[in-house]
Amino acid sequence: MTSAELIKRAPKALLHDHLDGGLRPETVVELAAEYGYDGLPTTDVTELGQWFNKGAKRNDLVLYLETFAHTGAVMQHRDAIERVAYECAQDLAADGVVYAEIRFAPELHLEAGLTLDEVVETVTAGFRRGSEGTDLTIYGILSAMRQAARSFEIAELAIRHRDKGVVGFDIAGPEAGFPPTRHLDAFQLVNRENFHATIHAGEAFGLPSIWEAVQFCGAERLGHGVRLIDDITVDDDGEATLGQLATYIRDRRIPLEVCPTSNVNTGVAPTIAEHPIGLLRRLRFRVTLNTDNRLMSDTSMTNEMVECCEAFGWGLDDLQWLTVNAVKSAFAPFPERIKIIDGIVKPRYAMLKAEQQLGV
Ligand SMILES: O=c1[nH]cnc2c1ncn2[C@@H]1O[C@H](CO)[C@@H](O)[C@H]1O
Ligand SMILES: [Zn+2]
Repeated sequence: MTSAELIKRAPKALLHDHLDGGLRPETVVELAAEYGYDGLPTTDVTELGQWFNKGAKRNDLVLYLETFAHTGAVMQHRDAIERVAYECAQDLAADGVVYAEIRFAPELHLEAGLTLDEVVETVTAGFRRGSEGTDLTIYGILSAMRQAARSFEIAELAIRHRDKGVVGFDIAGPEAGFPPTRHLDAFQLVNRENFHATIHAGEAFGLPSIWEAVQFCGAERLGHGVRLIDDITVDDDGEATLGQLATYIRDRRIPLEVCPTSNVNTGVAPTIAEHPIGLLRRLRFRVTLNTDNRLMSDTSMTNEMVECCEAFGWGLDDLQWLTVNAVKSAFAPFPERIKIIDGIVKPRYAMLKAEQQLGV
């Protein structure tokens, strides 16, 4: 059994985490006071943390997304946004994360007069300050809200900030009713510019969303993607048969940014033990493990790893496999990925495995 203490020290890579879903509860309270936001349900830090988590655990993505109104409300000013980004980097580094891509939607941070470019500059500055002197490499991904109509502009914004801390483009928000092809022009721009895109698909909606994301929009990775199991049948002997889409995604090694706790919150799976990640890992899809929203889902990379080890009997080998998968699938340039895998991930897992064998 791999202990939580050992897992905490293991190197981790995180490809799917929302900046406005990862604030410290105390920061939400402090920023609300500082900027005069009086809409919080409580200003007691413990109660507020619990309130966000209760709001998340309602078995529905649209309900899950409701409480982001409060974190968005306190992230409208430069100093507030910089602080949130700084703390995000610090919290991830303290959790053993060595590589992270954190996404945010610039269009949600304009209420006090910041421009889209200023929002991006502020977040990336916070990431730089927060990761300084740590082992963490951290980048931004820009999400456009799929129910809105600014995706082309956000794709242009992301491309403008490539090589300045932004490595990709995404669409987020309610999935049902807002298919990826609604934003086809944005994805075509990203592809034309040789830039990177991931798409939230196969979370609250099924195969058509995944199919459009990959085959029409050219997504390199899938945010969640777990509804792929609708294209997989498993017989009584555990023998799996894959449909054409699942086959394609496994053959092409398309990375899945799987977020187990968030999916249990939104009702995709009743428990972690019943979550598709177990099957997807067994079938050797390119699975990565992620937090999605550390505040709302009350989680961390360490917690996701501990939960999966408990549910599926995974150990350090599995955690290393997930971590290497994630760094391989990163949007950072190839030489950087190699450096992180060979220079940090592999040697540290080797050390931890030796420690575990010795029982120290
Ligand atoms: O799991 C998710 N699925 C879809 N959208 C999400 C998820 N988590 C957060 N957001 C949405 O992304 C925005 C930018 O970060 C958040 O404000 C939230 O509305
Ligand atoms: Zn997400």
